[in-house]
Amino acid sequence: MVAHLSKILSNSKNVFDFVVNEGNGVKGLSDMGIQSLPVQYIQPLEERITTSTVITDDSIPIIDASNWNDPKVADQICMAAQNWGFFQIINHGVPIEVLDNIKETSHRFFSLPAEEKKMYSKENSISSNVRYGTSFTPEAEKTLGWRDYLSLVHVSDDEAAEFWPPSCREEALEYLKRCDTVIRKILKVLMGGLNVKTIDEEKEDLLIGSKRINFNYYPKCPNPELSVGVARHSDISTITFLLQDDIGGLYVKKLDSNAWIHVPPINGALVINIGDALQIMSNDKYKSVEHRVIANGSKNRVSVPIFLHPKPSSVIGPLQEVLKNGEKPIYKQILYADYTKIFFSKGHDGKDTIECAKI
Ligand SMILES: COc1cc(/C=C/C(=O)SCCNC(=O)CCNC(=O)[C@H](O)C(C)(C)COP(=O)(O)OP(=O)(O)OC[C@H]2O[C@@H](n3cnc4c(N)ncnc43)[C@H](O)[C@@H]2OP(=O)(O)O)ccc1O
Ligand SMILES: O=C(O)CCC(=O)C(=O)O
Ligand SMILES: [Fe+2]
Repeated sequence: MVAHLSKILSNSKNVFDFVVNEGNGVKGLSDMGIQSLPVQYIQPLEERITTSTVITDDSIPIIDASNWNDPKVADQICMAAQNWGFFQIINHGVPIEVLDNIKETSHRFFSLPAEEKKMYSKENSISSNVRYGTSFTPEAEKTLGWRDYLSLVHVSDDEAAEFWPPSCREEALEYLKRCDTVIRKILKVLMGGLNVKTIDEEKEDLLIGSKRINFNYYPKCPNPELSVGVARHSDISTITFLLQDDIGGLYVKKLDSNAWIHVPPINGALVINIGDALQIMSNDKYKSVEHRVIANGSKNRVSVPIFLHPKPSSVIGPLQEVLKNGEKPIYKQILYADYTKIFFSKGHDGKDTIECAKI
């Protein structure tokens, strides 16, 4: 094992082959007991998180949704979307056992042998809606991220039954179903804040026309302070509905500052954030905020985001309802498939993708 690890670490190509091409992921390195971070994972100084860039005297809002009929809940959600782009929601109605079950499912998938996980890699997967991989876009990135992932696009339950990995497909489908009600409630509230009274079929295609569930795995990392799990980015979704475990490591950028704030794990809570698509539709009223993840030095972390998106064939831009008071549009109309393509063709680079949609 030690000799094998030394051989892998002896040059850059061997590390890339082992982690990316052979499908071992960073979990493979971590499981072999790697003691120091390979050079490909060392972030430039300006990308590292330090005590001087993290503030501890502020936090993203925590919203109690016990009573959805209370107008204060809607107010808090809309204010959080405007001022933070992120919030945590508690008493949302998704039972704790459902949350625990999907975290367990994630651990189960990543515990599979590399040969089994590799069946779902970009090169081997028989469906483009199923992808196992590592980092974000390894071939395009200067520095790699300390994260492995399984990404599943939901087209239909039948398609999922055919192509999703058997070790997690039923659980993932069940989880998507159990989250649907709260996702719709949050979107209804957010639309209310933009003067959109009803979510008709056309709006539904714009807001939740496409769904993706990801399983992220951040194995214990030898030098977390030098690396990132997921680099600085904003999501391209309308909203993201994220479950994290109890390890911590998600940091959110405070609006109009260079300060980063930790999102503390709260048992039973879900983290909701606004993505670029909704920032564009709201003409900047709601904010899609940069965030990143730092892996842990002693524990394996999992997270399970559900990304809600416009249909790829949707054309997105500031909504009529937002502009009808004479407000000037900040963004042009753009085909969402084109927006997605730009995002997935490069490494994470903060909020750069949204710039291409500006007038
Ligand atoms: C943050 O907000 C998000 C995030 C997410 C998802 C987060 C994830 O981390 S999921 C994993 C993401 N990584 C990938 O999917 C890897 C994609 N890139 C690559 O594989 C390569 O490294 C590449 C060199 C960057 C591109 O390779 P290339 O051979 O040139 O092209 P293909 O990979 O064959 O792509 C063909 C085609 O599909 C488009 N495309 C690629 N990946 C995706 C994708 N994951 N989703 C949608 N479309 C994708 C690609 O642009 C090409 O388009 P064509 O029209 O030219 O065929 C989710 C949601 C959020 O809000
Ligand atoms: O793991 C997390 O907490 C967040 C992951 C994330 O930002 C993403 O997958 O887009
Ligand atoms: Fe994200």
